[in-house]
Amino acid sequence: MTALLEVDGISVSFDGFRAINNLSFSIGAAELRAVIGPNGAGKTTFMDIVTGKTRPDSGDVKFGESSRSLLRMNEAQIARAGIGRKFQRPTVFEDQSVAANLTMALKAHRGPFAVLFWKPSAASRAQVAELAAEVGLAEHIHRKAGELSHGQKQWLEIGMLLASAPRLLLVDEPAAGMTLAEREQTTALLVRLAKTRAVVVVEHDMDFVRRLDCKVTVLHQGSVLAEGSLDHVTRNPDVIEVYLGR
Ligand SMILES: Nc1ncnc2c1ncn2[C@@H]1O[C@H](COP(=O)(O)OP(=O)(O)OP(=O)(O)O)[C@@H](O)[C@H]1O
Repeated sequence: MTALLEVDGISVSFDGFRAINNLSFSIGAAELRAVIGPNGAGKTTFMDIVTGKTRPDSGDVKFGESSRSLLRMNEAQIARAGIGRKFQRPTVFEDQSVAANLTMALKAHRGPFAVLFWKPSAASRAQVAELAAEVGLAEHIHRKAGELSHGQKQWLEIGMLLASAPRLLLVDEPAAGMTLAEREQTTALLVRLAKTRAVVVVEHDMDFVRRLDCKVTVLHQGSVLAEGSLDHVTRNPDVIEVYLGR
């Protein structure tokens, strides 16, 4: 499997505290990966580094076939290069319809001039319908985003991210606050999305991670403690000690 993202020996300290400590791992081009670890393990900092929000003190992060270093790019350039990030809380425009939210995301992807000269076309309407269908909101396309359930809002935001056709999607605790049925649909959505792109899910909920049925990377003190199937990592005595046995 060729790597799409390669994190190569990165470290970062905040006021002398090493939040990320010589962290290395890679993600394949069409792979679903769960990243777990106790509080303070470095999961958020890892995502901040990949998206350009935080600069590591050392190491490199390479992306794509040509192994471009993300460290020479700013946040906007990294997003344009194909990395999308879904934060924990949904940030959709509540007063706007599902279709309008998705349309805005498509416009934003096309850049400032597209926003100025945008005219709704049959092609863009078809694209919006396709995005809505992809995230399971086809029947809700004309509803206001504010009327959607928490889970549906999360899916809408994923749809908005998909408008910019990311090759890597970083998703922070998608299951938080969802009903069981929503969790099941979210699992199916993430599994489906990872067939054609890389999806990295940071998650605390072990039941949810089990349902994802994918390779798991366990972080601890800013490094990889264990990697493999959930069964494999949860049998690891180090993992049991630092994380699961607490
Ligand atoms: N900007 C910052 N300034 C100072 N310390 C920071 C900063 N960002 C993160 N840290 C520290 O770095 C460590 C790693 O934090 P991080 O948020 O990446 O962990 P996490 O695995 O995402 O934890 P959680 O599961 O609680 O979200 C923590 O000890 C945190 O307090």
